[in-house]
Amino acid sequence: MGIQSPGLAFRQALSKETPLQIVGTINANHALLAQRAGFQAIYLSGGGVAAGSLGLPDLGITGLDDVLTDIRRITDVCSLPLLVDVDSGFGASAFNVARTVKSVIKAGAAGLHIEDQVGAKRCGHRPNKEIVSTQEMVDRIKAAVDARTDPDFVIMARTDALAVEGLEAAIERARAYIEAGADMLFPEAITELSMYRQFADAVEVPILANITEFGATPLFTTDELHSAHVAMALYPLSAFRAMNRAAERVYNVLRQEGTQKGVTDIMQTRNELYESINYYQFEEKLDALFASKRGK
Ligand SMILES: C[C@](O)(C(=O)O)[C@H](CC(=O)O)C(=O)O
Ligand SMILES: [Mg+2]
Repeated sequence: MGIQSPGLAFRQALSKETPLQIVGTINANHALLAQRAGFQAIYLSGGGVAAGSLGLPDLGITGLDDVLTDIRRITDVCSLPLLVDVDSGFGASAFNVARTVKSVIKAGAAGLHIEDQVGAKRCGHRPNKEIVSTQEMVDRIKAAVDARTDPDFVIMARTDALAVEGLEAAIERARAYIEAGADMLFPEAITELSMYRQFADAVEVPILANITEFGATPLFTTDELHSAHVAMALYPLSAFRAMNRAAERVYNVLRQEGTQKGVTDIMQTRNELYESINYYQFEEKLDALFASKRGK
């Protein structure tokens, strides 16, 4: 950990931008691209680890180690504070949640969100979600807060209750989760802008809006979210979806036309890639360090 903890960096970013745009970075390369684009905080999506790293659906199949590997790769090269999706905590007991929190902090993340779905979870924007009792989720949060080795590390409670129990019940749950010690709230699969305001009025903590494409939530703009008292705007898989479409196009064109000439315009150039991963700086260092070996 540097002079300032990632958790503190996340909280500082939050105080500088409203809503704070948090962008999903599927891997270390994308984290560097997001940093270049000027984002102040980044995100590791659970659905992204499942689909991107493992080629699996977002159904609670991934494990803690899968997520830790991706966190470490990102935090090793990118200094932006990273918010991590830990699904329902990777295990039913308080000890499982504690282990998840400690490991995620150690891997260099700034915060996590933990949700009230059952272990065999679903994507928040799919039908037939099942949630645990309020008490069980409160226990998860207490275990997470208690396990925190850095007081600035962010514990965010996500509730999937809106789609299952309705708005009033979801707000009641939100109150209980914040009472249990959660620092921030992620009301999932929100369908109307005004609902964010209702959550924000009910709990005095920062609210996150998940602006994910092709789901239950309209693509509200940052201005709209600002007017609804939203503190954070999350774009978990936007670049991932675009990247997949581009890859698909390149594969199809190569296969059909026998050449990539028709799609080089959608490719990042060699120079651009090298700029984004600091290739030239590494090369300069290499030249300086090993000059003697080449007789310079
Ligand atoms: C935020 C989310 O939990 C994720 O894993 O990125 C997903 C995003 C998505 O599937 O679009 C979710 O909202 O459940
Ligand atoms: Mg998820």
